[in-house]
Amino acid sequence: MIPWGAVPLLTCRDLRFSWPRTNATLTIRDFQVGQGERVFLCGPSGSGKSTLLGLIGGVLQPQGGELVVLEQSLSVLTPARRDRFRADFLGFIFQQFNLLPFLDPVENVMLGCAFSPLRKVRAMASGGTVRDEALRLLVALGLDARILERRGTGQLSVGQQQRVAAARALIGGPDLVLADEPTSALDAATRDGFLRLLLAECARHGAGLIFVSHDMALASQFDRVVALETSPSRQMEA
Ligand SMILES: Nc1ncnc2c1ncn2[C@@H]1O[C@H](COP(=O)(O)OP(=O)(O)OP(=O)(O)O)[C@@H](O)[C@H]1O
Repeated sequence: MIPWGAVPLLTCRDLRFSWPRTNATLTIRDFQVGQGERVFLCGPSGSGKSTLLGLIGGVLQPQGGELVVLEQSLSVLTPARRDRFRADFLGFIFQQFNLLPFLDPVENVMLGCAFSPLRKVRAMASGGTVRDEALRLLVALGLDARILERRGTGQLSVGQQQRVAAARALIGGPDLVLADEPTSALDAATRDGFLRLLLAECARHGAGLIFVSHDMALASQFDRVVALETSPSRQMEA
């Protein structure tokens, strides 16, 4: 049951995915996320957490089942429309950040709007200009002005790069943020500060959040914990 409003943000039913040349199948029988809901997704290494985020993000195509985001079935979209849908409504924070090291932090954050006029409009509604909103987010996520003036994002520490990656995912108020182990490289104090700010920014926009982590110390800060399991037959189930 979804206590977060009549229309679920995300519905996965009988979702099936196998990587080529492997006998492991990810099976998601019934997984829903409500609008604005914060879900902590955990499970053993190899249980399929990153794969599930790839499916929800439309980067991977399931071999069966139903995947609906904001009442839109992803399987009926052409690849180009799926890319557009992702750019408009989803924000990704990748494990490896995927930042462009030769751009400065503000330019990296602005990239979050580069493929979506809708996100640009939303960013301007919040910040005045896309650049101002990028700056606001970076400051809200705890980066100070001296760091922002440095040229290459590649010169930043891991924790600082993580904040830039989060700001890029959040700019333009995506409806669903997908975060793949974003705190795994951070020390405990930096991790706690980062999570507090990430949750606050998601709440500010009413964004739902699926946060993948092995760190169960963080689980209590979420509305719900979902664990993927790896059974002896290498079926991965939610
Ligand atoms: N590109 C790929 N090609 C083939 N198999 C893959 C690929 N990526 C992942 N897999 C396989 O899919 C299964 C699930 O991997 P996935 O990365 O989704 O797990 P995970 O739960 O996110 O793991 P971790 O916690 O270690 O990040 C594993 O058996 C993995 O070997």
